[in-house]
Amino acid sequence: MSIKILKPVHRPLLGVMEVPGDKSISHRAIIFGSLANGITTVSHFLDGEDCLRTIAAFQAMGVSIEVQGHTVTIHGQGLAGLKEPKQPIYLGNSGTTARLLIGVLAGLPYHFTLYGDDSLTIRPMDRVAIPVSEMGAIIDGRDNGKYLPLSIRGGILKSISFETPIKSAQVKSGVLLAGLLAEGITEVTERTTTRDHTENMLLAFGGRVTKEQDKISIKGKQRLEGTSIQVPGDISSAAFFLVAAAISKGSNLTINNVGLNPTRTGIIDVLKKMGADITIVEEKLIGGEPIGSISIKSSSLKGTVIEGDIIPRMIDEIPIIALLASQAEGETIIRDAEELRYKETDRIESVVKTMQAFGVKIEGTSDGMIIAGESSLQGAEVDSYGDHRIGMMIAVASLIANGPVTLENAECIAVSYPKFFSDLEEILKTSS
Ligand SMILES: O=C(O)C1=C[C@@H](OP(=O)(O)O)[C@@H](O)[C@H](O)C1
Ligand SMILES: C=C(OP(=O)(O)O)C(=O)O
Repeated sequence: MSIKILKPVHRPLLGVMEVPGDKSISHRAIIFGSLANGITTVSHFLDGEDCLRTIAAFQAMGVSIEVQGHTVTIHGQGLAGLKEPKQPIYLGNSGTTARLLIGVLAGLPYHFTLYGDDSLTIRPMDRVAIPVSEMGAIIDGRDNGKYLPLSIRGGILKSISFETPIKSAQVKSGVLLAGLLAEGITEVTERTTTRDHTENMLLAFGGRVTKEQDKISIKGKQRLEGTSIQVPGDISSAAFFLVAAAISKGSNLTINNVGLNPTRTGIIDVLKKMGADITIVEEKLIGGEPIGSISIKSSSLKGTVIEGDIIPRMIDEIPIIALLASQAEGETIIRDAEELRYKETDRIESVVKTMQAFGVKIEGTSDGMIIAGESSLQGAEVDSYGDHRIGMMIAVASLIANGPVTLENAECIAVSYPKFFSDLEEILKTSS
């Protein structure tokens, strides 16, 4: 366990930076590159622990994957290149690896065992296991197949028409991936739009997927061709710096090469609604993904209500938005975010406990939280609870706290942002 003592700096964030590659897109690049025929090159790949787990999973199935810094080369041989792994596959902390992999493995004629760390072991897997079992896979696991460890006997799948009851891109993607390996046309209907990187990337690999209103259709048994993928910077990682700049007086920060996919930009909408001084410049479209720069200056902020369809567009940003809200004028209410309870931690509980330790008046509700604004943050001894997003939120809070902050379990930040502390130090140097 690593403990970090974080001293308040009370300094502006100044200058220009980039953030590491998008986690969701990095996972999918490995998955599609492994299913495709021919070589796939992935640049600006996120070398976070979660994405490395996805690489290891496909390597365990015999796919040749080379990692050189942030460039990954996958020697895809189509489905024929995937073999039965000799050992159980370890998924670490990664919900995305687990849920997407269940969809793929369901369509392969082998037996698999999946397991994860303590956090992943208590996150629900039946949300994907149930629909892909309906398609023909045989899946069992702890507590009647709800949780890891999971055993999967994959094979011939039939298509399905599935309306997802959960606002989850992982569920949608898991079923679409099973649909890619199935006979016939699989349809997934989602009432609330979630991130669409699976759909975009399928097109980039030469596949076909269509969307009509809220129904996504995919034809099974398509042949995918290897390609080059340039991963945009992760807006979910950028969010920590955007909020740090918004709440640190005198800041003027630009983040270049960030993914601006509209299914992910809820954080920008929230910042704008709260009065942040923020400018977005969209520059290019790569692999169906818009990329651009975000500039932000500190400004006065006001509380707001965040609810409804915006929630999946910023689900991973809610911990850092809670901190933002604590610095705004007036109350902020977050609703419709019950999915927070199924993340690396129950993020309603972990955000509330953490903010309370800093002296913020905050109350958890069944599907969100109510945060009082204009809070001055006191120094505190806090724990990430092994949740990377809570760990980074604590680090940002420490910048403006009135005393030192002790962060326990800081190492989990490497799940999505291994260089977080050095990037933060670098951007603070300019103002020292
Ligand atoms: O599909 C993805 O890459 C992700 C979807 C989201 O999860 P849910 O689909 O469970 O909401 C998000 O929280 C996670 O970090 C990444
Ligand atoms: C919820 C997250 O990831 P995952 O579901 O892949 O563990 C996250 O990165 O905040």
